[in-house]
Amino acid sequence: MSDLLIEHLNFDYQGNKVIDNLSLMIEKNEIVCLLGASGCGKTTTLKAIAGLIKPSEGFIKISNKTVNDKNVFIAPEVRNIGMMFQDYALFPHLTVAQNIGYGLLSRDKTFKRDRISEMLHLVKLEDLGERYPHQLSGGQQQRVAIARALAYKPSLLLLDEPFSNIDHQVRFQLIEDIRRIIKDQQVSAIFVTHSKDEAFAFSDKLAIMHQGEIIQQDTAKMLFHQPKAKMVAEFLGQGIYLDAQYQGGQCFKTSLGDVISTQAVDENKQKGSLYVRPQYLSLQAKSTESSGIDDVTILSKRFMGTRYIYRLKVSAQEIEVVATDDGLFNTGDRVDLNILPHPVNFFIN
Ligand SMILES: Nc1ncnc2c1ncn2[C@@H]1O[C@H](COP(=O)(O)OP(=O)(O)OP(=O)(O)O)[C@@H](O)[C@H]1O
Repeated sequence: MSDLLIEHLNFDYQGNKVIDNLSLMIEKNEIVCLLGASGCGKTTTLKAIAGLIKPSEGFIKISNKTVNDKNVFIAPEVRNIGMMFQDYALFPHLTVAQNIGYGLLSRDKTFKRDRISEMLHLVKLEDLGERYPHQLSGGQQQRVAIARALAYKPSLLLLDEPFSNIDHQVRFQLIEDIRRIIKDQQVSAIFVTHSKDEAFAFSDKLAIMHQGEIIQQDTAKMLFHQPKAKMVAEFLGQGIYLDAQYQGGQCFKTSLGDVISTQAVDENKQKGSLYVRPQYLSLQAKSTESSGIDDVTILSKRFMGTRYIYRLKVSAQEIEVVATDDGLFNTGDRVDLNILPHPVNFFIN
């Protein structure tokens, strides 16, 4: 069963299309990340879900309740949505406990007291209930924000760049903690970020967004192994394109030699290009009998303590490849590049 269903959503700002026939589904207790370049429409999508803007067209259902359709527009305050943003947005004149209890104003005193203490325990801030927001660290403020967003048991949680103001050193611990808290409370969540690392650490699935559309929604592993579009493959990490011809079985012929796929291939796709990621490239000393016909040159080399990073030029493309030892390679060297068997990404041109 889905906790959020969006179909054919459209929205424009003064004639400028920002959401373009967007569809998205979030299963019960699932955390989905909207990932995409700046300006692709992520925040606008969250605003449409929250009811802060009115879409020109589209269907939105939250936990079995239609909140947007042709003749339906449910007001934001009755959509039962919790929200958390990058700037914490805590009330500065209220204590931590009062901030957490803010959405429970209509509930009786005992319920409110118990729920605040339950939430303080959940976010491990039991001793800080009487402090004011300015007396907390950024990470502690975000814990209060999540406690406040969850206190009234929302059907859906919206998180817009909640970790971007948090120091890098503590960010991933906080991501792990907040993910645990959300899972513990069995709430579905939709999370917006620019950062792939945050998206991988925090969410169950990623929805890759481009120019107001969801291009593909799946687990990070599936998106890596079976991207439906070049844009998805490129967005998830660097690689080089090689012209390729399908040879039968699991084999493709490229200008750097034959490439073997470790996953099933579509035999109907014959000619196109492979997108090869750096972890599948291995550097070799130039051999006179090398089968590769593409020219590969080392542009630069960086020592990183435990590894070396070589920046390579492969015909007209550039890519960085990691090697664990110094090898014999120096800037300007021409080398061979072997492609290890891997789950290939093959696109018809
Ligand atoms: N109030 C507004 N009036 C007009 N255009 C707007 C308004 N808000 C956003 N836009 C435009 O809509 C597009 C989508 O904006 P949105 O904030 O949804 O993108 P985003 O993917 O969240 O970007 P970022 O990652 O930079 O926050 C952008 O081109 C933006 O300039």
